Amino acid sequence: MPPLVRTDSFQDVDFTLRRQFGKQEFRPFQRDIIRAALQGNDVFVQAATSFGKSLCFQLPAVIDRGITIVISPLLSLMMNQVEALRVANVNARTLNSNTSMEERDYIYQDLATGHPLVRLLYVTPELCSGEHFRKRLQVVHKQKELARVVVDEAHCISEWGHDFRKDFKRLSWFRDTFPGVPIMCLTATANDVVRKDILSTMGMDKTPAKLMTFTTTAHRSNLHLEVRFTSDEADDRYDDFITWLESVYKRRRAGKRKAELDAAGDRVDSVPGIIYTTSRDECESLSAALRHDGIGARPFHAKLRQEIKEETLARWIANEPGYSIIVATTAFGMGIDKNNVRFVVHWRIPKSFEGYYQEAGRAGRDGNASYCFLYYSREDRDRVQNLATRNSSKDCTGNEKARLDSLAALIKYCEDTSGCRHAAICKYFNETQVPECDFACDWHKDAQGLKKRMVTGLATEEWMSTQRFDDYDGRSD
Ligand SMILES: Nc1ncnc2c1ncn2[C@@H]1O[C@H](COP(=O)(O)OP(=O)(O)OP(=O)(O)O)[C@@H](O)[C@H]1O
Repeated sequence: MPPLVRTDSFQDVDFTLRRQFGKQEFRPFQRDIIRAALQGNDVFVQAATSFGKSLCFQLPAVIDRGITIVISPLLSLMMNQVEALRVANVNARTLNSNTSMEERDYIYQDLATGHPLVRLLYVTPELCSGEHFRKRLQVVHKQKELARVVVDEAHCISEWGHDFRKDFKRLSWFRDTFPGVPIMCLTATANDVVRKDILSTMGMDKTPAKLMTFTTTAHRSNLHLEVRFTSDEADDRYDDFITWLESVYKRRRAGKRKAELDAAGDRVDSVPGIIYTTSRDECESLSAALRHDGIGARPFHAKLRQEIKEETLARWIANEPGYSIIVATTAFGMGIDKNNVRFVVHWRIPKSFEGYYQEAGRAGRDGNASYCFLYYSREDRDRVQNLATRNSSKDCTGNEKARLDSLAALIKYCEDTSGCRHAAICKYFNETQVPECDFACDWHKDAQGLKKRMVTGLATEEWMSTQRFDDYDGRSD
């Protein structure tokens, strides 16, 4: 099957950007990535959280003939993007376990025509393994209407990427079945191993001449990164957090700032944020404690009913009173595009470096200064390490080893008081350039104070060696 004949529409991209997406100009690299895609190349994009990766496949999908299949790991992410595209008048749909019968019939009929009206179809990797869906795509491809296959949050493809699901590996079917159809993979967090794994699974490494790679730094200069030290014995994270939040309210109440917030229709005592916890119980209890103290906080975890989750998300995105802070397990966040999240707090150390930075990256998507705290205790460290080791088999597989290494790197990051946090993150992602940090981390703000806080805040290793910490609640979804 010859490849699609593409429209010669490079000159249209600016017009489409303004008319369809309501944006004035491209951000750096977006135009190059879009051009590479429209030329029919395979494209690999690795760029920081909030870079604007979605536009890089959404805009070509609107311009190109045919349908673009977007494979995405999370339902909330798909719903978020489809909603935004619909507002922009783009015929975007999603097929997943929550799709109604009526919508499902519409989509399958649309595909069966071979000339679908849907421009972007968001699906899960599990759906892509199904025979029914595959047959319909073959019909579309016969008519030369399969424009592109996109994998968003592509690190999930990789066994080394920490979100691995078996059906991601089966995505190799696309290249095997439709060798001429271009593929685009996008991620914010991939090191060399993960990148190679993505390219080989998707068969993009078979035709290197057709592959264009765009890699930008993972650095987010507007994130203020801090590790806050605590211990089981002197657990002060709740008071510490409340004190910090009140100091933010106080600043917002002061003179000019209040007038600015009033003018923007923003409430002084409402600062949108996310707190990540590691268990559903803590998610519930912490949000209840905050509400009891008059702070609009809501829990978000996998065991909540779908309607409750949708309502919570919608009201939080709309900045409604009582919905300032989401207290979530890791089920929340990836791909959620709320641009004024002013803080992300990790209540306990997460399970991987990638997870930590993905989640922290939900803050400050509008480019304004935002705060990312990680509360770190050695007791939590031992709990999460025990759990990770317990979950690994005796002859640790490559994937399990990668997880343990990633956790070890995060622990090292927390306990390292000898350098810039941003530099440590870029180094973890194999970047050679040291990023500029304008007092945007605890080390740059006060290196001596940081060292002192670590010594006084953490339980000593000597004390730790006399204790056992294995009651970590790993139910994190
Ligand atoms: N050229 C542009 N001009 C203005 N806003 C833009 C532009 N491109 C993207 N945006 C906005 O930037 C925000 C972030 O974009 P997007 O959700 O695509 O980020 P991302 O790179 O996928 O990040 P993540 O990996 O964190 O999901 C969105 O609100 C989007 O509308």
